[in-house]
Amino acid sequence: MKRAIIFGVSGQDGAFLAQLLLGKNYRVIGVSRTMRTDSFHNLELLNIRNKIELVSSSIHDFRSVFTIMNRYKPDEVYNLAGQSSVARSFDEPFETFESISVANLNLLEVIRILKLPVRLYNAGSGDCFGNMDGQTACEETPFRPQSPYGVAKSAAYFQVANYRKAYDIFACTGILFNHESYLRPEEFVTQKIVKAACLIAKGQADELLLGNISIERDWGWAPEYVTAMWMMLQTKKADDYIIATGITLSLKEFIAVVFDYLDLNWKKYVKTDDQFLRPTDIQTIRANPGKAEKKLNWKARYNGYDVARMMVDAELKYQKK
Ligand SMILES: C[C@H]1O[C@H](OP(=O)(O)OP(=O)(O)OC[C@H]2O[C@@H](n3cnc4c(=O)[nH]c(N)nc43)[C@H](O)[C@@H]2O)[C@@H](O)[C@@H](O)C1=O
Repeated sequence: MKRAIIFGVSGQDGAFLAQLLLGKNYRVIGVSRTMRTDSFHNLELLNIRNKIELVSSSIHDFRSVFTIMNRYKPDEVYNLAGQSSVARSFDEPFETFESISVANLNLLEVIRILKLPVRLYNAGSGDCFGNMDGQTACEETPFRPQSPYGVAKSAAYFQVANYRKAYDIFACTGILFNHESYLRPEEFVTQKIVKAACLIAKGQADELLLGNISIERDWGWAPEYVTAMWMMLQTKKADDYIIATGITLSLKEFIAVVFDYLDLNWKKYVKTDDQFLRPTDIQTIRANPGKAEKKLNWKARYNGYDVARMMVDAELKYQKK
């Protein structure tokens, strides 16, 4: 039986990945910063909490990472931990850098020192590219990050590339663009829109306040993206891959699909409020996932339009319970 450790098991991606690996008969060790019962809501929703060995550890504590890796000696390690909100990274730059870059370095150092024959997945981000003036990002496009989050993710990406080359460690970075689902917290714009629109449809709310709604993103469906993470670790040679749908839509379009699906006119309810603007923001993101399609045989089935409707379906089902 293969052993996998997932750092950050309680988040959206951690939960979907744990579900995927359990389905492939892995022994799954899930690491979370806190063992508070309410932290495992996602695992409970997927009905897998009791199938995972849960361990408490802070990934930016070297000793703690060392102990866990030495105890379980996993075949695969997925680093999905760390502060994941771009907006919050402007208010918490230190926490963002430590939980992403320092934590990633801890893992790489532990693997190097213990000489573990492990395969490592590092959660990278399309946010690293910054604004690209209409260009489409591929794996060769240089990073020009514009947020503390993008800077931290870029550092982690280069750490992985450096350790792969210098010490022959099997380590991959998945450069994932926005990926959403019903497990997304409302801190992210898609879930904020879906939850508010469903409340408006039920007559329980009458407005939705947002920041910059002219931005454009490539939104995919998270359960598909965790499959790509696993696929990266099954290849012969470690490499980095962009994971995206290849289809970009504006936030206005996303809002319109959600509201239309609920028979509502979004223009009546959506208002903008400066408190949700960021010091710097990425206007348009376009991604080319061609390498993942060619080398991993991975291709997104759902695009942002589908994601909007699937999130509404899930929210309506969930609200009824
Ligand atoms: C690839 C990357 O993808 C995600 O980062 P993100 O793109 O910043 O995601 P978001 O949902 O917070 O914002 C999307 C856009 O929507 C705009 N926006 C308008 N009004 C609101 C608003 O009210 N709330 C929020 N959150 N955003 C708003 C906001 O200004 C931004 O332009 C993370 O998964 C991250 O971990 C990651 O790696």
